[in-house]
Amino acid sequence: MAKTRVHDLAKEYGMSSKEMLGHLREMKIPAKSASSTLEDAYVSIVRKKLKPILEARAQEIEAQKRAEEEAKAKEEAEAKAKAEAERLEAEKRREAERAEEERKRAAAEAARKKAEEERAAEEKRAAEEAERNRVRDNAPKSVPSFTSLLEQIAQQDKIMKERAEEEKRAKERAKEEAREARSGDRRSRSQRGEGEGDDSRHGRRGGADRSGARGAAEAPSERDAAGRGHGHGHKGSRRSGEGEDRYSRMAREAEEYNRERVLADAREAVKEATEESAGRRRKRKERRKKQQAEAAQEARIEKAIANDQDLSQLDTIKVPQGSTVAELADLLKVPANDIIKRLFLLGTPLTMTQSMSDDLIELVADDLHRDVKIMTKEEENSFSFYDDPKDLKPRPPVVTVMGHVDHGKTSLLDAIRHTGVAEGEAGGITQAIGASQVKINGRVITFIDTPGHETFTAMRARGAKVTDIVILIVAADDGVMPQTIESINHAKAANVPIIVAVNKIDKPGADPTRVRQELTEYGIIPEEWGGENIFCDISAKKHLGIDNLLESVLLEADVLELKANPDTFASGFVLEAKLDRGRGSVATVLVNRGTLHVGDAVVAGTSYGHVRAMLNPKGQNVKEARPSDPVEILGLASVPMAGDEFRVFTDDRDARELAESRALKARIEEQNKVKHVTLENLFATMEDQEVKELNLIIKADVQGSIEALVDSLNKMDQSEVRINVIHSAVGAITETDVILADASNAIIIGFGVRPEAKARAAAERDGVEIRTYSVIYKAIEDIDAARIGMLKPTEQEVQTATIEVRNTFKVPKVGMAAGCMVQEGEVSRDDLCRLVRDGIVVYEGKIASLRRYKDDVKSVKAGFECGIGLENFQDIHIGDVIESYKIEQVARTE
Ligand SMILES: Nc1nc2c(ncn2[C@@H]2O[C@H](COP(=O)(O)OP(=O)(O)OP(=O)(O)O)[C@@H](O)[C@H]2O)c(=O)[nH]1
Repeated sequence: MAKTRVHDLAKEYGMSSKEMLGHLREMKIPAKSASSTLEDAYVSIVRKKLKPILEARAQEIEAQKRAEEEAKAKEEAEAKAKAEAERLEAEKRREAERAEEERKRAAAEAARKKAEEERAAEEKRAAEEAERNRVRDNAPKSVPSFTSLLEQIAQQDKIMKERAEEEKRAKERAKEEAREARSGDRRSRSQRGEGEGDDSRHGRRGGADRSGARGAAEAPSERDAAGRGHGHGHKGSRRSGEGEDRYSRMAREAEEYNRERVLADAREAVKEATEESAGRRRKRKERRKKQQAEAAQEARIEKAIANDQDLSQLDTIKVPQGSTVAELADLLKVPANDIIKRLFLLGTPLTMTQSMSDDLIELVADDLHRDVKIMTKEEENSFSFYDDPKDLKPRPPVVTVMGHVDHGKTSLLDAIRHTGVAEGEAGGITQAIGASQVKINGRVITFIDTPGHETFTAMRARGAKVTDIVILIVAADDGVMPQTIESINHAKAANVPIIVAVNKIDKPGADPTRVRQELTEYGIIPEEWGGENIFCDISAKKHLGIDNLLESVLLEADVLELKANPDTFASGFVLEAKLDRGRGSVATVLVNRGTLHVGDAVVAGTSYGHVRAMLNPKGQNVKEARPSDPVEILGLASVPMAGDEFRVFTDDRDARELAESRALKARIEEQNKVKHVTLENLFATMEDQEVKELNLIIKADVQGSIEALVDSLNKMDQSEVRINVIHSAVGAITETDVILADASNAIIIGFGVRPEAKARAAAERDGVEIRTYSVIYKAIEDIDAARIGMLKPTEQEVQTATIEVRNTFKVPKVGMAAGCMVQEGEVSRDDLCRLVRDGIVVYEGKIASLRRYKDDVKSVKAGFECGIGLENFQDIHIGDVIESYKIEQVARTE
């Protein structure tokens, strides 16, 4: 039976290992440390002795929990009340502010009206004043209003009338005088001489008089002219007076007209300013916003051009998969309520913090007329570049070999690596890095050396599109097998053309035509049969048809017109990465754009560094790598993951910032994941008590081992024990791993790696188990064993003794006791029992006391007499049979 460790027992009792060790010392049970194992017998002693402690602690915990709950409820109620009060207060404040604003607005309006009235009154007053002045001076420069004009005309009229009146009187006086003159001759002659002189004077005057008379006859028009002529008519001659009137009238009219127009314009402007100032402010704001957006867009375009990004995607908003309502609102720059409303209308009401499905994100964005692209985690970390078509140059094709197990993938890659290599050299060829290159007819082909659709699909799932052409290898003696079909599906899903290599044609049972026939069922039809797929018959073992296959690859590549821009900074994908004891982080990368140089600042996933050295597939040091070249790079500070995209940065700071922000994001996600798993566990445990969890942390030397292990784990039966890989990474086991394991009750599996000294100490301290392996199957075997060990044990009743009741007697303080004979087996004081009377069970429970004579004993064997008392049961009869038994837990083997 499995031994129990001190820390497990401590954990079971909710105490620290130290505390448990203290109890063990008290009980004189030998145990040195938290990881010491205890015999079952000791464990049962501990359980017995600690029972009251445990019960007390349980009560304590219960009480504490209750108190905490009460406190929490109280706190919540208080917080609620406080929030409500604050809300009311805020409401009140807002109300008061609104009222104050309203009051201010009304006051401002009143003030404005008053000012306007005052201004109007002032204007009126000023006009009247001006009019009065003009009338007083009788030489006004302008006539401000029609009323004053009428008044003026009336006044002029009056003046003219008075003047006409006076002239009339003067004429009559003159006539009188003439009459008087005609009456005396002498006086009349002498008076004529004077009269002539006078006449010459009067002649002018007479002229004036005549015109004055005519003026009187033409009074209305002259009056009019005089009136409008600002009363200048009385000065100088009548003609010049008339001229002055017309010009001044014209000037006045022009002045008046201009004044009116200026006033009207001003009034219009004031009106517009008061009525539409808000609108204009809005317009101005909008204009400013538009300008800002344009400037931002320009900056983005400039940055995109500097980084060779694809400009066509600039307007698309990138939304991480699983974004919450609040996050989406933030990205789309709309109020979250807008989204919540739309979701409600779509019949899927969500809260701010709930995450949205891809469909929902797209629906909502569409509704808001926004263009979004949902980014998977991998895509988020990827870059999109733009290349001018004129910069593109042909590049070698990148090929992956796929096929069913044992159909010859490895043999084919081997055969290909030996192509074009001189006989003597052949044996010396080693696979230096995770990819190889061959030259045929002066052209290069790149092969990815980790064959199989698993790698292909894993890379593709991470967004790494590295393969241009797939070679599907099918053994001619075996035909289409399950993994052949899987490979076809994966290649088709990735939209990569397939060339079929029919292998093992050297074998006697080989039937290449049958392979062609079978493949037609899956849409793979030979060119010679009118289809699109090239078929090549080969023997990987005998190196037959390999050149032809490679030439076909080049032919297919020509059709694909594979091109890339080599004259820019490099980017591509990580094919494989590992931690090398001597060289540190080593990553095999495939350049798919630009040229990678030694010394370049590179970011790959969350790793960052300068390329210290580069090795080509032959293991030679190189200074640069061009599109479709695979190289091993040294110099990254940490180990990236297979499938990570890498790129070179011209600015070192940019590179470091990106790597750091990605690492931070990854750490946050990791933490959330752990929390998530724990919550899920809790939920699952609550919902279904049958489910148990086995949490694992996997650390390995290469990513491939992690994937293989996880793959095998996924294939295990997890219906009763769920296996959670809560964290996996390439690298040594660190203290952080131990802390994580402790927090999540996990076991650490190291594959090809060892724990650091600090990690070992932490594991010892916290009782975390670290298991290290060098072969995968051993790790899988152990995990499987742990899984079975964790299965809920089956309970089994094991009968310990059959006892006959021969007598009954009363014992003080105990009650009714039975004088018995043990007939079979051995009864223990701890056993459970049932009392059987005439074949019927009348009692089932515990033994309360077991005695021989007057002594309490632990057990009594068959053939001996004993006294037995039953817990809470007195009705014992002579002839009853007591069956004692134990419940044993039996570990399942499956
Ligand atoms: N006769 C003959 N045998 C071959 C040929 N190609 C491969 N084999 C043999 O087939 C077996 C499997 O070949 P591998 O190259 O290991 O096949 P694989 O597809 O890589 O196998 P896995 O890595 O297990 O998926 C080996 O024993 C090879 O020697 C061939 O052209 N002719």
